[in-house]
Amino acid sequence: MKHFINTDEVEDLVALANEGLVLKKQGVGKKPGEGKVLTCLYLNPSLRTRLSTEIAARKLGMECINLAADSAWKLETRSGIVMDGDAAEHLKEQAEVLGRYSDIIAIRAFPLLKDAQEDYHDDFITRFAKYCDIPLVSLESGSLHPLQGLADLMTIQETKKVARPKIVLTWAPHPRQLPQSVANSFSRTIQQAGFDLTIACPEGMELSEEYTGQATLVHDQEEAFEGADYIYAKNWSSFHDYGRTIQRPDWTVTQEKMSRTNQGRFMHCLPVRRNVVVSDDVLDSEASLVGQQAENRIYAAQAVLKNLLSQ
Ligand SMILES: NCCC[C@H](NC(=O)CCC(=O)O)C(=O)O
Ligand SMILES: NC(=O)OP(=O)(O)O
Repeated sequence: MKHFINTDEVEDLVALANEGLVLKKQGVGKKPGEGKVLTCLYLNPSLRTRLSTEIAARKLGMECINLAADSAWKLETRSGIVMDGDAAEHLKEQAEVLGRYSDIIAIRAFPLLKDAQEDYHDDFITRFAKYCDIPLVSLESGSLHPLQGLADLMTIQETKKVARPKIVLTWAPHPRQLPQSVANSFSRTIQQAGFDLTIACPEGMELSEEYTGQATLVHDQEEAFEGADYIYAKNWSSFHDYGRTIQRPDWTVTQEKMSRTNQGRFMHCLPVRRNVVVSDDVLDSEASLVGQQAENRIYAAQAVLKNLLSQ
């Protein structure tokens, strides 16, 4: 793989997840990143992504530089523009310079949630990739969060009790307008690895068909929970009425709903709004895998960086 922007670029995703799990058990060994630089550019806040990616890079022997976009020059991303406004630098120069300073660049750039075409096919990372010929890693783009998807796949591989568990991705309430990226990546990654997926959401909150693939779509959350081995909760804003949010407090994941599952495990990428997305008792129970998911972000990033370093 040249970049890690979309898990479709990965030839064997299950092998990459297994490589991450081996790194978790056995450590890195000889450091393949000695003398190499990873630059991470953050246009949005982060806790897990920033720390796990830096830890992964350091364990591989790399130097990791984190750059917050608001501490660099204000950037122009459009082509052919007369730059007589606030923006002092063009994406073209920024990409070239970061490319000359680094061996791998990683970028977090959330969608603006105004224009689906722009967020899904012409977002910041896609534009950046045009001007930069070194490997790029997405730390969450306009439409995907592939490192999260990979860590979530590793967490399911580590904990599953049956070969074909029932996996449910459920929409959950949230007070803000959020991207579809985590949900898109979970759906895509899980199905790419050969698992079946059920997606539960209120009517009108269906994800893009580009990412739902063969998933079974249901609008009755409690029906979806019946016999489930995994419940992955996430809020997302509407894809079809792009960026619209709805208030449905009856979709909070509760212990009562979890009791319909097959002693199902609870998953969320974090950060999570307690008693909005999921109730305290579920999050604080043995069923919760959220800490393990966050830990696996280190090994997902290690597997990805190691592969890109070997190109
Ligand atoms: N890193 C994974 C989640 C990032 C982002 N969540 C958020 O922005 C939550 C913010 C809040 O709860 O206010 C999202 O949904 O894509
Ligand atoms: N799960 C995740 O990406 O967390 P952060 O937003 O804190 O990086």
